[in-house]
Amino acid sequence: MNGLKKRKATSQTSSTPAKKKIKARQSTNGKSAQTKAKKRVTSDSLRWRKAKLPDMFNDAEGFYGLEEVDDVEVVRNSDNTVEFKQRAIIPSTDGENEEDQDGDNAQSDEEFEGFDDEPLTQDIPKSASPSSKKGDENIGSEVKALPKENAKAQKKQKKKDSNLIEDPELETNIFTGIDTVDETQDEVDLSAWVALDLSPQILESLAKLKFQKPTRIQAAAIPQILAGHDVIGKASTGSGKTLAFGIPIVEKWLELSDSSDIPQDASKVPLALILSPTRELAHQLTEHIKNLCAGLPNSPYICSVTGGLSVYKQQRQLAKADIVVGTPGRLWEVLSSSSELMSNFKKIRYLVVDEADRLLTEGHFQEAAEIFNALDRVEEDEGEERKTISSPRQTLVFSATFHKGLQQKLAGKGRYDLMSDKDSMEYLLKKLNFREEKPKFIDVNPVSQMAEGLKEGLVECGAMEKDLYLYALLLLYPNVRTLVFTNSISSVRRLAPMLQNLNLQTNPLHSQMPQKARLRSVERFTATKQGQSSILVATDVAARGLDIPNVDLVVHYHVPRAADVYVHRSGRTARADKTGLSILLCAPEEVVPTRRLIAKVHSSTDRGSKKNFFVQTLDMDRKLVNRLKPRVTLAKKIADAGLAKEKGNKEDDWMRNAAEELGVEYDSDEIQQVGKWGGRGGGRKEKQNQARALTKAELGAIRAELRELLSKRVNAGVSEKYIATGMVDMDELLRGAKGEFLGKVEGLDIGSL
Ligand SMILES: Nc1ncnc2c1ncn2[C@@H]1O[C@H](COP(=O)(O)OP(=O)(O)OP(=O)(O)O)[C@@H](O)[C@H]1O
Repeated sequence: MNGLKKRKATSQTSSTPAKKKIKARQSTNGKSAQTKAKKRVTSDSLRWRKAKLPDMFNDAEGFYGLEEVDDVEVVRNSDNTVEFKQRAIIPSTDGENEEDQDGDNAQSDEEFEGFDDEPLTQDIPKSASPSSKKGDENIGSEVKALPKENAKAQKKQKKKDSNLIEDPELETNIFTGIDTVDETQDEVDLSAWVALDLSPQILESLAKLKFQKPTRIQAAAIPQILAGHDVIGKASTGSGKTLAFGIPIVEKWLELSDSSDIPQDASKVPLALILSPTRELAHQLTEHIKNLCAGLPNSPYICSVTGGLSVYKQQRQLAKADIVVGTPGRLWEVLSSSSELMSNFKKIRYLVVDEADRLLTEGHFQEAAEIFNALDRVEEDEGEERKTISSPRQTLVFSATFHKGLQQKLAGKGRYDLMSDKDSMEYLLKKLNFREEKPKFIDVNPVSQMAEGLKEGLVECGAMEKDLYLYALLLLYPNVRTLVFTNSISSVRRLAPMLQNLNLQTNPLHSQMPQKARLRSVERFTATKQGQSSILVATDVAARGLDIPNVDLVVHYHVPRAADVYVHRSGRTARADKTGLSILLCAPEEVVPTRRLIAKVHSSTDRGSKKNFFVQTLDMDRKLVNRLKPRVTLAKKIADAGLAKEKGNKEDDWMRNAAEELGVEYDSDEIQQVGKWGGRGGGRKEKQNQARALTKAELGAIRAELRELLSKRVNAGVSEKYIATGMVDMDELLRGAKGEFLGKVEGLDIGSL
C-alpha cells in the first residue's frame, strides 16, 4: 500500500472556490472517520490543490494559480503568529471508510480534482449516470451527493476491472481507436513472436490485441532490452515503438511481481519512468501500455503525470505507481516537491525518453535536464568527488528522427558539421548517463524515415489563397479523417471556425487551449465513424507521436519549418502498415525550399545510393477553385466577426476593470478610436473593429447567403476542366455528388490507397 492516506471528504456541499482559501475544519461528525491528533504544519507543507475555476475562466488556465486546502485548522498563537493543523484521517473501524486506504474513494474531494471534463466518449446527460463525469460548475457537489452504496459498488466494480480504469481521468479514453483487447480470442498465430522469448502472459495479451507479429523495431529492440542493455531506437513513425519498450518493461514487472520483489510498502519504488514531450502523447502512451496489460491476470499501476491536471492527485498516484508516464515540466514540479518521491525515483529500473529529439530540445530541455540530474546516480564523497553509483537502471531512447539540432543544443553552442546519428548518440550518451558505455543503437529504417504506405503531394497556390485551396482540398478528399497542420495558434483559431462555417466537421487543437478542451477535441475528431468526414486543425502539438487511428490525410497548411517536423506531421497517417496521404500547401516562394526539405528527408544516409526524391504536384484547376471563393470569403467573414467579438469582449473586460480601478468612466468606442491611430497594429485593429462592427442583421444576412451557397453545388461547367486533373467520374459530377465532382488525382487518390 502506498504511504499517502487519503483524506475523507469533509463536507457534502462544495462551492466553487474563487480565491485562495482555507476551509476550517468543522467538528468531526464521527460517522465515517475518526481523526488523528492534529499535526502542526507550516503553510507550505499543507496539501494545497488548484482551485477549480468555473468554465468562464478556462482561458486563464495557469494564470490565476489559485489554490485551496481542506481539513486545516488555523491556530493563532499568543505571540500573534499563525500556525496550521492538518487533520490526518484514519479509516473508521466499521470499515465504511476502507476505500480511503488505497486512494480510490469515489466520494473524496481530490479524487475528482481536475476531472471536470464532460464524458468524452458519449453525451450522457449529467443526471443520467452516477458515474458520469460532471460539468464544471457542480462536479464536486454532485460527486459527493452520490449514495455511499453506489460509490462502493462502483469501487468494487473498478477493482475487478483492474487498474485499467483506476484513474478516472483515463477512463475517458480519448484514444478510443487504440487497439484494445479482444476477448473473442480467434486463433492468432503467434509463432513470429517466439524468437523474442516472451512470457506466456504477454503472448496471451498480444493474441488478444491481435498483434500477429512484432514490428521491425520491436523484433530488434525487445531482445536487447530484455538482455539488460541500454537502447537507442530509431524507426519510422507509426512503427510500434511504444511497445518496443513497453513489452520489456511489463515483462520485468511480471517477473518481479512473481518473485514478490516489488515492495508493497509506503515507499514504493516505481519500475519505470517514461518521458514524453506532450500531454496528449503521455496519455496515449499510458493507454497503450494499459491496453497491453489489459490481457494480463495482474497488471502494474500505470499513471500519467501531465500539466493541466491536479498536482495533488498526481502526487498521490505517483506514490503507488509502477510505471509513470509524464511530461517533464509537471513531473519536475511534482518530483521536486517531495524528497521521498525523489529518492524513490532514483531507484527506477527503466528511464525511457520517447520522441527524444524533441524532448531534449524545444523548450523541454531545461526541465528534462533537471530530471536527469535528479535521477543521476552520483554521490559526492567527502572530497567532493563525484562517483557514479552502480545501478541496474536501463536508459531507453526512442524517436523516428534524431536531428543535428539536438547535438548543437545539447552542446549549448558552436557550429557543427552535418552529423551522423552516431554523433548525436554521443551527446545523448553524455547527458543521459547511460549505464553502458555503448548503448545499442538500433535503426530499423536508415534509408527513409517515412512510412512505407505514405504518399506525398504538393499544391502550389498564392500565399493569400491558402484558405481557399485548403477548402478545395478538403472537398477533393471528402469523407475521410484529415489532420491540418499550421505553424501558429492564431491560424488554428481562425481556420477551425471558418471550416465549421463551411459545414465541415472541424475541431481545433493547440497548446493554449485548456487541457480538457484539448482532450475533447481529439475525442471528437476520433469519434466519427470511418467513411465520415472529420477534420482536426492543429499546431505541431499534435505532430509528435499521436496515434490517432485511421487518419487518411495530413495537410500542411503552413509548410513545416524543419525536416523532422515534416516527418512527424506526415507520420500521423500511414501508421501500422496502413496507407495515407500527406499534402503541402505551398506559396510560390516556398516551393523550392520545401522540395529541398522533402528531398533531404528521403535521402539515403548512404551517399552511394542517394536518389533525388521529387514530390508530386497536384495540378488543381484555378478557375474551378476560384468558384469556391464566395463561400470561403463569407465563411471567413463570419469567423472573423466571432473572433473579433471574443477578443473585443476580453479587451473590453480588461479595460472596464482597469477603468474601474482608476475610477474613470469607461467608453469602449473612445478607446477603440485610439487603436485606429495607434501606429503599429492599428491596421489590424481596424480590421478587427470592422469585423466586430458587423451588426447582428448584417451577420445574419451573411450567414443566410453562405447557407444558400452551400446548398447549391458548385457549377463546374461540364465543358471545363476539373479542380484537379485526372480521372473524373462524369456521372457523379452531373449528379452533383459532394466532393467527387472536383475530380480525382491519379496516384494520390485516397480511395486507391
Ligand atoms: N506488433 C504490432 N502489430 C500490429 N500493430 C501494432 C504492433 N505494435 C504496435 N502496433 C500498433 O501500431 C500503431 C502505432 O504504434 P506506436 O504509436 O507505438 O508507433 P510509434 O512508432 O511510436 O509512432 P510515432 O513515431 O509516430 O510516435 C499503434 O496503433 C499500435 O497499437
